[in-house]
Amino acid sequence: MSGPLLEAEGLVKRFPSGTLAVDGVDLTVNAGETVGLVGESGSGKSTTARLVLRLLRPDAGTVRFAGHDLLRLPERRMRQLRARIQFVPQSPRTSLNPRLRAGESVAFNLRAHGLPVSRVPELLERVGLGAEHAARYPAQLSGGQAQRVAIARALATEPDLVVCDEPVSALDRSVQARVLNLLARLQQETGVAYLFVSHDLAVVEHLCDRALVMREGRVVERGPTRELWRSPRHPYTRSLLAAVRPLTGELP
Ligand SMILES: Nc1ncnc2c1ncn2[C@@H]1O[C@H](COP(=O)(O)OP(=O)(O)OP(=O)(O)O)[C@@H](O)[C@H]1O
Repeated sequence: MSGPLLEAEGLVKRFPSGTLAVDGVDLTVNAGETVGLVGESGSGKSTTARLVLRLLRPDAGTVRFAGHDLLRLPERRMRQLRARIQFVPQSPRTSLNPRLRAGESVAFNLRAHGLPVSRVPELLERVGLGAEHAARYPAQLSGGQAQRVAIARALATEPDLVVCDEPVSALDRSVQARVLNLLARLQQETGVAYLFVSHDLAVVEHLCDRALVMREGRVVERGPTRELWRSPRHPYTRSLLAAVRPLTGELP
């Protein structure tokens, strides 16, 4: 495959309420890299993530994934491709089915893509969970454990890209660092790419190769994370950086 893994161009989304949530966003994610999408609440990050996942239809723009025009792909082909683009949402409490035990949630995704459910214990083990966790319902897990289940579920299909929408923002600061370490380790092991949505610049700095800064539906600045952080050009990026809260715990 040549070119980026994910390539979105000119994405526009206006909600029926009239809100122009995304206003001409271009973004690329290459195989194996982590791209951060940062900005304040309401800047259009989640909407952009949902557009590239084809959970929402844009009013304009294109999304290409692994050479496929995602927005024109028939539903049946899209279902197959979904194994290669997975999603880790913000709150594991609401994203995991409350009636499925942890192991069943992972099995559900394996089954949906015709993969053997015998892999469940190994997948849970890879995210640091044992047999005792597999039998628990989401309500019986800590926030960090539940997010690990959501990560195991996403990685079950051996995706090329995982879109993570604020995957640690609902967790305590010390638990955040452990989950970020886990995501970084899994990337080293599998070569998966992440599109990582976060309002938290400290988190993005530690995890992302490149970052895009969004404001009011537009990308106002983009570049390698280190450079952006060292010499932000846009006043908005500077103001976001001035408000950074340091992470605690051992980081990747
Ligand atoms: N389903 C929807 N219907 C109407 N407006 C929406 C919908 N989803 C998002 N919006 C609006 O679109 C804008 C962008 O929202 P979005 O959730 O993409 O921003 P965000 O940067 O991800 O913010 P947050 O971090 O708070 O989730 C906001 O003004 C929001 O109120």
